[in-house]
Amino acid sequence: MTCNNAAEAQKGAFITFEGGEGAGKTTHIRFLSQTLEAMGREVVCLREPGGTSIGEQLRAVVLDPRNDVMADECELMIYLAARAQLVAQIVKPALERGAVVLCDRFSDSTMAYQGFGRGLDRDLVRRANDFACQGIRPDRTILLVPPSTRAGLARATVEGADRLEAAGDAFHERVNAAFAQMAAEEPERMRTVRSASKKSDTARAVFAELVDLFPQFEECLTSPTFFKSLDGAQVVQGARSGAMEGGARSDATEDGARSGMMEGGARSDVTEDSARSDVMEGGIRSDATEDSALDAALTGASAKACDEVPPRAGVSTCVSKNALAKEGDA
Ligand SMILES: Nc1ncnc2c1ncn2[C@@H]1O[C@H](COP(=O)(O)OP(=O)(O)O)[C@@H](O)[C@H]1O
Ligand SMILES: Cc1cn([C@H]2C[C@H](O)[C@@H](COP(=O)(O)OP(=O)(O)O)O2)c(=O)[nH]c1=O
Repeated sequence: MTCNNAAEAQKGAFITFEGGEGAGKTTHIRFLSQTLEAMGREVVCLREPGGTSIGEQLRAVVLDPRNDVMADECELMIYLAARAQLVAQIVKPALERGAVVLCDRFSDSTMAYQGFGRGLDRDLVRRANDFACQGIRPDRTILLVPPSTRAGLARATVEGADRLEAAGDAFHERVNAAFAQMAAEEPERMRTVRSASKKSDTARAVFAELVDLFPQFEECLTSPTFFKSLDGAQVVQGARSGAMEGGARSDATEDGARSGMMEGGARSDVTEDSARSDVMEGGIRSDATEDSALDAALTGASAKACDEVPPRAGVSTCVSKNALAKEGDA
């Protein structure tokens, strides 16, 4: 299999992943980012809320189960504040550089969770979202749909629930129904992919929804083996979710543990590990092994995409080498 590694001027692309709890967003963002990097693209992986130092601090507050008195209006403002910072500090500059920005949740989550889930005025949510996004809109949004709301929640809460995960089945049913409605209203941008089947099938469907933006994916899609190794990549929830506090996940810990999105969206293997331990709150993590296993499996899959791996030096990665979006780079 061949692929085009030419270092030509690239147009930036902003791809967001949306969906209810445990839909598989983290898994598929990681696979996609490694593939794009192997093809020579600069990739910046982000998650919301978070991705900047300010955003990660806001995340810790909004997801902390101890903040159970938080008003819905306050919750909305925190998500929007984190987004405004992320867009200004990381997303805009990265797109201007020509990077592919992959974001785990964005404005659709605010409409689904705070608009439909909490029942806040949806027109106000839309306008406030537009303000926070500063004119930036996703080029494509992948809506990942878990087998059922309950199954997704079960996947996501193996180690306990953060404040949003603990909002109840009815809340999460509303959220998932909202995502489906929003995808139906905007089918060109928002593409629905079910994550009920094998991860390889889900990944293939994700790539199929992006092939018009990344024509190189045509070769992945016609390969009988490209996606297969993903099925061997197990995400060990316990290893990823970090320290527990009385059955509830510490979101600060979970932040560092799961996404590996460093402050400013940048990370390296070394800083990532220290970042993970920095955010620990009384727990010992063992996700390094699990993450390496996942990375190895995914890298194997990505490597098959291109005869000319590894990617050219200097190409950043959200998984291990992203040296781009350090604090203040904007
Ligand atoms: N088809 C699938 N695609 C992605 N993840 C899946 C799939 N089937 C099962 N899973 C599992 O679902 C769990 C949640 O995945 P994750 O990527 O963390 O979701 P999210 O980031 O949306 O919460 C993981 O344990 C993952 O292994
Ligand atoms: C971005 C965003 C997230 N959320 C919620 C969804 C999640 O429950 C939580 C983010 O936590 P996270 O653990 O990242 O969830 P997931 O792994 O399922 O993506 O915040 C909102 O309610 N509004 C928003 O605007």
